[in-house]
Amino acid sequence: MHRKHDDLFGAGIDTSTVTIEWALAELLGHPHILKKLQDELSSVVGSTRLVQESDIENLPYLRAVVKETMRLHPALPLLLPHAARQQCQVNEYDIPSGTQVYVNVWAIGRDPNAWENPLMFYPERFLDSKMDVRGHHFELLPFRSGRRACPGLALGISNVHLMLANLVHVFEWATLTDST
Ligand code: HEM
Repeated sequence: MHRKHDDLFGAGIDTSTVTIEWALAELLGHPHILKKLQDELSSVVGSTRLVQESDIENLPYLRAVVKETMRLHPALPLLLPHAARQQCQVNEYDIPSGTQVYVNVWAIGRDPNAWENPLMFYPERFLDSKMDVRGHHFELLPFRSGRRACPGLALGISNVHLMLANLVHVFEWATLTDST
């Protein structure tokens, strides 16, 4: 039982914190995006309270910032390794039974065939798009897809939304070089 708890905490905490850290790093590197997010939070949440889970559905720019972070900086860039249970073919590649297989979602998130200006941090690309991170869109698979997708997806994504929103809403953020 302890082992299971360790696995759950390990799987849930590191993945969420690393995603929030990358989001903050990107926001600090793109002050106009940080400002746009702060403006959304001010207008939807106001200045007298913390962000609540029920606010998230009214914060499309926040959700777009999180998707864009997960596209460029997936917490598990190669997902977890799996083994082919039987011999199969993927495109022109023969995969023998027992082969250990990785999915490089880091590279997929930066593939110029799938994304316009792939290296640009540009949350707006998700504003008029139905693309989500739940495994239906193979260009964006931070939680994998199908039967072995992350079982903590719903908790993970709401943790990231809520913590990032409150960190941005409550604190002033600046880099060390900003203050020198
Ligand atoms: C931003 C947050 C999270 C991200 C990006 C994430 C991503 C992933 C990914 C990519 C996998 C591997 C799927 C595979 O390749 O087989 C995985 C597995 C897993 N995740 Fe998450 N996860 C997050 C949060 C959580 C949370 C909050 C929990 C639990 C409370 C959790 C529990 C697990 C467990 C138990 C597995 C292993 C499932 C298995 O053995 O098939 N994750 N996660």
